[in-house]
Amino acid sequence: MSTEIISVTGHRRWDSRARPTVEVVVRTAAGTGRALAPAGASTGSGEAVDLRDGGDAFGGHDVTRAVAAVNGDIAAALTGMDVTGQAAVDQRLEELDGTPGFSRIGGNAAVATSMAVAHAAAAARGVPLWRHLDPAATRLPLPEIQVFGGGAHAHGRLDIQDLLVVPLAAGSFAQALDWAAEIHRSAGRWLDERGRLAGTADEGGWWPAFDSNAEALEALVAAIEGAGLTPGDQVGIAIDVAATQFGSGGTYRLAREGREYDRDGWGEVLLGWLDRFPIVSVEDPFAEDDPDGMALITKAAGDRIQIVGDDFLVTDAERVRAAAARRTANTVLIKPNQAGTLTRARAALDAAAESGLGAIVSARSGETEDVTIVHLAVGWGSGGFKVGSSTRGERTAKWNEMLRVEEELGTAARYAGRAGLAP
Ligand SMILES: C=C(OP(=O)(O)O)C(=O)O
Ligand SMILES: [Mg+2]
Repeated sequence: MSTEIISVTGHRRWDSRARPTVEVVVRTAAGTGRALAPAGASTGSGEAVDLRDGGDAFGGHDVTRAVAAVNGDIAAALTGMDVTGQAAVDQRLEELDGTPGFSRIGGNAAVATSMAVAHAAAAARGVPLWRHLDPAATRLPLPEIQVFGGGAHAHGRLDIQDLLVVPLAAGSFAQALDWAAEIHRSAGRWLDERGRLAGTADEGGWWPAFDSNAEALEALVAAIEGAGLTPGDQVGIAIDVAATQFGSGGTYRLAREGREYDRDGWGEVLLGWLDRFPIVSVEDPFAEDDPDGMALITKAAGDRIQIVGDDFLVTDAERVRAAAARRTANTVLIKPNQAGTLTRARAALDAAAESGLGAIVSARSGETEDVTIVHLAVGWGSGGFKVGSSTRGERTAKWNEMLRVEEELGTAARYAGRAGLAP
């Protein structure tokens, strides 16, 4: 049966922050694909730009223009193309848009279309997307799972944005999730007993009333121990500092702690945490405009822990190559909607592999039930997978899909564990 595109339709749906988002359905005679665009809150300035309506509806976050772009220009340009030619489809999207960041047709419209095309190709072959991407894939990535949310995901209640656990010594992805869920529960108890539980943050981690970032790290260690696990040996800590949110021009202003640091001073704070806590991964420790800061910490600690570029690298192959050359990170976070198409996201991941950098496929803070990133992490063989916590369905959608992949692989499944970490 034919894998030529018969129709591309755009639809207005909802994301986990109660904002409209774009769903795209791509139909061929051989199979149909469907995907939803996620959305970030702490975005890097180099990301593909979502097309939003402006005006008052949902604070200017409505997507009727992006949906119209799918039903109009995108459908006209892609109808008749072959869904098995992902690169050609993505190239057509780039040509149609004509801007570096998809500002005309919308990064949200572009990424949902690109992902839906991949799903349609997999459906046409009658295999799950991960198997379509790599029939020989057997590795399940090492997850980092949020326990406390802060920064832009919890109204600045904590300066740093994510505190996550990394189940290094679990025997399978299923056991990694068991551990993460126990730690999450234990952390909730810890907060509750101290009157510090303020709710749930955007990615399902607790929204805590901490007085300082170090206190949050102490609480996470206590929560790991409270779950009967050993911090460091069994479970490491990852943090996403998301420093672009509170730093620029080499100055870092921590509103919660009421302190200000220059680049070197902030570096000392971070290196002090690395000495005190079993941290195995630090994301965006310095702001996106501060490659000197990123170089400073990569030099000091990049041979023993992951230094991850998110806002700093925005899933861009050129930036990944530059980071490798300058040693400003040793790992790239891969978010397809930062790139705008799967081909561009894949190019960033390939650039990382060619330059000896690690890669972590990541969810966004605004998510849906879409599970494409699970399939990308397995089918593209990323070492890591960053995902939110067990209290929210758009996050457990990813947990449960990864469990389905692990079960389908059966005895062939290999959980990456500590080997999923760079370096
Ligand atoms: C997932 C993240 O948050 P957002 O989607 O808001 O960028 C992140 O910063 O890594
Ligand atoms: Mg980040």
